Amino acid sequence: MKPIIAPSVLASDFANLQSEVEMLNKSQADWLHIDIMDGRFVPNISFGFPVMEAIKRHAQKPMDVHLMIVEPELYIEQFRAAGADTITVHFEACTHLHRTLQQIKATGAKAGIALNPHTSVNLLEDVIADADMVCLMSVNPGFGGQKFIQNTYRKTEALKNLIIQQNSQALIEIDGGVNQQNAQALLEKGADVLVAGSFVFSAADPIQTIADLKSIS
Ligand SMILES: O=C(CO)[C@@H](O)[C@H](O)COP(=O)(O)O
Repeated sequence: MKPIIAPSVLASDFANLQSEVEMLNKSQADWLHIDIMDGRFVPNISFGFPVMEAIKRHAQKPMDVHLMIVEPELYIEQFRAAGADTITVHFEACTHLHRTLQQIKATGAKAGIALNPHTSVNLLEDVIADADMVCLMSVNPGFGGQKFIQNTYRKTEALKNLIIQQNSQALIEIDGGVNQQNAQALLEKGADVLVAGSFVFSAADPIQTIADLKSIS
């Protein structure tokens, strides 16, 4: 199975956002990964609704929105209205995760759960059936360009086993430090979606780099 490739727009040139999105339209990217950071859940602030809406006006592919924010339940409908096709909330940020997943689905978006590197996949046992996707953070969230955490291989395998055990349809997304060196092993462990930011946008030829990631199976 070919992976779903989701370049992270966080690593793009914001001064040329329209041409970056047009480049992604032309490429073999499947989704656009959109990182929302609030300066509270993570020690960084990225961008919000106006920028998301501007991306949406030019994007010809689904928007995969990763909310690194506290109290995400306050903004789900607004993110959907701004163009999100998948909305992923952090396990660590949700007091009522089951309810928040239902809230996301009620908007018509797919519902994802993100786990920080320290959060065990075993904690998903009672909620995996309600998720369309689980995003394993392979760096501590908040910044692009960080080093891939090796324990992600073990977590990917454990999550895949849980998904099989529970007959769940959830996709496994890996986010952070993904590149040509670790992509193959991640897919072998069970990953379905690869998010890549700096690896794509700092490449001399991003379109070719996306094609190279897409060709791994
Ligand atoms: O959510 C995040 C960071 O918090 C990621 O989506 C990064 O933006 C991925 O960037 P690279 O690690 O691939 O540069």
